[in-house]
Amino acid sequence: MKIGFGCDHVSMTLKNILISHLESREIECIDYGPYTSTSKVNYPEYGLKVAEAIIAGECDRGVLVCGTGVGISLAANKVPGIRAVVCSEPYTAKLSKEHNNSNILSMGERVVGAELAKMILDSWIEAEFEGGRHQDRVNMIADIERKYGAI
Ligand SMILES: O=C(CO)[C@H](O)[C@H](O)[C@H](O)COP(=O)(O)O
Repeated sequence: MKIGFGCDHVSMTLKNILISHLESREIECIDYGPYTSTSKVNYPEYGLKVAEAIIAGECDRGVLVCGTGVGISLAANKVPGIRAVVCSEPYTAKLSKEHNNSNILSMGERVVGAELAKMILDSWIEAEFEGGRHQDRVNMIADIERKYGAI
């Protein structure tokens, strides 16, 4: 499994901790930036980079971090086919994969501590989409994208 990472200028510390955590589990990570937190960046740019990398098949899933996890996930969710979820605890992260087939996990560096963030990430990485009735509902989300000409 290959995981793409993105963040903004307030959340590089957590992004780097999460990359190291997955790499210690021998999971391949691609960092889409930013690579320095010395100047301010705009979170939509990095949400978009990771979202497009998933759609292009460069990575299987994405992890985004900003101050709250909200802005960067909102940006990623504008890309058709992306289902980005903001999570602050492991239960929602797990269910978001099992039931909603989330393909981006987003967290807030100003919201969750590093150890909790690692637990949230692990529960999401280990979860698998259950398909069946859940696939029907995920298809309905794609129908909404189709209705508004996004796909
Ligand atoms: O959480 C975020 C967006 O939902 C962002 O990380 C920050 O809150 C915000 O954009 C930080 O920007 P600032 O110019 O450093 O205040």
